[in-house]
Amino acid sequence: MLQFKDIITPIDFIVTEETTLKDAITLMYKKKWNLLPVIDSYRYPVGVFTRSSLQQMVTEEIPLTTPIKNYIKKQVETVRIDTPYEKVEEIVKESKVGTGVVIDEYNRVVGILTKTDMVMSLLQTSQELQTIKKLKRTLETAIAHAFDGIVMTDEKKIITMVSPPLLELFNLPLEEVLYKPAARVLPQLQLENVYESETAEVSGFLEINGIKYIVHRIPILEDGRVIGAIGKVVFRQLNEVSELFKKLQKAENKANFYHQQFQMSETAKFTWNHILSVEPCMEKLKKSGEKAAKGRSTVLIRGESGTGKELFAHSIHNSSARGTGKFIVVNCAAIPEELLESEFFGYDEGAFTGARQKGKLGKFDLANGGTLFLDEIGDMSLALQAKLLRVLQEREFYRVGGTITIKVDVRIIAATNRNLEEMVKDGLFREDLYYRLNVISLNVPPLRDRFYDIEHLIGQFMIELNQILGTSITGIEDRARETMLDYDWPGNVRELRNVMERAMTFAESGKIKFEDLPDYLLKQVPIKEPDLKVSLVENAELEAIKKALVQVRGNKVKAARLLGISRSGLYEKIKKYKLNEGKFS
Ligand SMILES: Nc1ncnc2c1ncn2[C@@H]1O[C@H](COP(=O)(O)OP(=O)(O)OP(=O)(O)O)[C@@H](O)[C@H]1O
Repeated sequence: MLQFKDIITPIDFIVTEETTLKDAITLMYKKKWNLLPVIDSYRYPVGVFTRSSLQQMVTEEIPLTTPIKNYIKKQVETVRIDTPYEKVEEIVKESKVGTGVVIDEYNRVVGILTKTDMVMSLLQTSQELQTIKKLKRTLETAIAHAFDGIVMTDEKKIITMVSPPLLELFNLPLEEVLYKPAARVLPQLQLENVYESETAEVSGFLEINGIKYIVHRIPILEDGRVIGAIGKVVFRQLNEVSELFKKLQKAENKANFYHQQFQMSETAKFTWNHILSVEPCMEKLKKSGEKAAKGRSTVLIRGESGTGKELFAHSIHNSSARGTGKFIVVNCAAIPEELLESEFFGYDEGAFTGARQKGKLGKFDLANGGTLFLDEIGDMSLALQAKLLRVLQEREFYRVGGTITIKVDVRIIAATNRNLEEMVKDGLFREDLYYRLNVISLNVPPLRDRFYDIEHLIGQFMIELNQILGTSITGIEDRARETMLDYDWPGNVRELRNVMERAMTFAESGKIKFEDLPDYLLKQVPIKEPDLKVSLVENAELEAIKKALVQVRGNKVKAARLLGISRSGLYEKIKKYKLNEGKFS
């Protein structure tokens, strides 16, 4: 910081009342000063000898050897040496005289201050400022392009700079972070630690949205005092530094997964909390499922492939009274026809001749006291349908080749993506079994009809997959997001999860880009509607949207179809016009 004493012109000569006109002229000429401060024997100021004093003496043809005492101006404009710089700037600006006499704290003359001194100092300051500005720009550019997240705070622990990757990691907009207290907006970094410890430190592993990171906290010291701190958040490298580490992590995750699968193959893994959703229709369905779980009735879960039917079956079992019992899954489509019967009912020792003599328990035996989940029930043969119906009615069965009846207490949950009614009509599914199964029916809607779920699932899968894949994906770019929102998702949630896994593996930056999505999805890119800016047009548009929503009772998918616009287009407009959707349903 510039000080007043640095800019004054010090005095290295003495001019008193006895100084002669000749010496005064010589000094003024040599120093190129307009004014000479005149002092007494204590160096106190007694006046100033100015150019006009000089001019007067010359005009009056005063001899050169005459002392200047009678021509001195007694009025002296003085400035104290310890005046703050900004104050001096003010004084100089307002003063009518060109030069001031500078005195020390004992009133002794120590120098003069000319307007030139002031201008020169300002010039110097501005040059320094330019250099600082340049430095600041360089620093900002470096921070903006830093791979890691960087944040800087000042002596009051206020954030003065923050890098985009850090904002991305914590999903915070710049305006909510810059010039805000670090402890409030980024408490997890604990930057305040170094203000007390005054030493740099590195945190242990922290985690956000499945992304592991560590924080370097570095104090900025000046004259032994902490005047700020720098936080460096390392997250990308953690997973990328070593491919080997990543591979190992993946292998470990897979091993864990299979181990869990192995351990849990006869228990239901999922509960209602695993069914991620924000759509009211899904919440309602989950509530119905919870109610159904309390009873004993057979539950039939309908819905397209990948909509989460199995998740519902798990959750029903888990929240039922038999939740601690076994949960046995049979995929009716996956078992060869000739094995289905023995898979279901087992066989007694000696039932078959040949190698397998020992006998085998069937799924009904295994599920006794628990739940049997019959997936893809629509794929079961008519012969087996008859046998299943018997178990459902009598609660007993015969082993293959057996003659004694075995009593069981099994709850059946069945699922299918096929149109059972059509199958009944075509004679492919027994009507009596259909009614027996269809006591409580839950219809899981396809993902394309659960618009808000798509967005929700993107976010949730991102968190989960970051952990599984060891990636650090922090978001999804608008164009990619819109493409996903407009896609039809024939494979539903399963497909969405696969697309996310693929995109996150391919994404090179911290965000999923349009190009990271699979080609077949990109081909579905919606044609963007032009932005309608004219208010008249907007009014008409708003009216049309309202009408459409009323007509289809708030069903946004149908409304978008009716209006001939994309779903994300409608979604945006609902947001834009702040429409209360609840009003239409
Ligand atoms: N709401 C959801 N939240 C989280 N994950 C879901 C959800 N719905 C489905 N999934 C996931 O999608 C995948 C498919 O789900 P699930 O197997 O339950 O579907 P399904 O309807 O039984 O499919 P299929 O008819 O093909 O057997 C699973 O990995 C499941 O965990």
